[in-house]
Amino acid sequence: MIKIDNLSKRFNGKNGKVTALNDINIEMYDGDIFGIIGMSGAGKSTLLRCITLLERPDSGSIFIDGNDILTLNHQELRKARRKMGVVFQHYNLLMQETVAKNVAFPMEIAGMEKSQIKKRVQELLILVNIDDKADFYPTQLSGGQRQRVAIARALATNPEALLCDEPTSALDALTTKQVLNLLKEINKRLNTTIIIITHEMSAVKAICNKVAVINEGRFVEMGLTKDVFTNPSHDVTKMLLGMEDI
Ligand SMILES: Nc1ncnc2c1ncn2[C@@H]1O[C@H](COP(=O)(O)OP(=O)(O)OP(=O)(O)O)[C@@H](O)[C@H]1O
Repeated sequence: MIKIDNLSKRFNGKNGKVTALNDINIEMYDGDIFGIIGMSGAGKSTLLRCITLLERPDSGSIFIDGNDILTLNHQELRKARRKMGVVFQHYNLLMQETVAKNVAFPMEIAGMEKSQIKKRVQELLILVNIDDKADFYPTQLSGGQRQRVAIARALATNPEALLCDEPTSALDALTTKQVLNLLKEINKRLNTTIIIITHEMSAVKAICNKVAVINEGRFVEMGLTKDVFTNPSHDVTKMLLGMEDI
């Protein structure tokens, strides 16, 4: 379970301080597929970067299975990071390395044994249905195939949560559907909590059981996707759903 309490983050902008996150509170349970939606600049990426500890918040707590990851020392932090897999819009693969090597990479960093890595790479490539391309390089793959590799890599250390930043925004409609189906399948089979930041409402509708709407660094609406989407209460949600003009 991921629980965030009173999280705030400010940046030094050109014209003074920018509040990117303002007293964020949320609980995400094991097995949830949580969509985080909001207009451009609302704070979505900053939130994800704080959860993955790529960004240090100014205040607040992020509990993963009861432990506040913001209070961990360097070594504990490295371990905690392995509990979270991250999937990016542009895949972020090592272009000079094969598919198998890309997936093996986080396990090598974690110091796993070579034979174990080889076995796990094979399992993961089968899971994401790209085992026939183990020796290919990313440049030889389509966008959807690259994202499958990125998902396999993100799952390498058996994370409890998969955090996806616009995972399908660079893909066409059919490939988007396939990648979303894969994420849903992973969630079902491994009970991995999935957090998806997206501007694609159709993606949220397709796989997220819950959704939170962020605006100017604050959550303005949150709940079951079916409830929020059928009966949105905040103007921003209505705007995002195309019910109101911007
Ligand atoms: N490193 C930074 N320095 C200064 N300001 C920043 C920095 N990162 C983010 N911000 C500001 O924080 C606010 C939230 O940005 P963030 O990238 O989290 O929004 P977002 O919802 O992900 O937007 P988008 O959908 O356009 O990617 C914005 O006003 C942004 O300009």
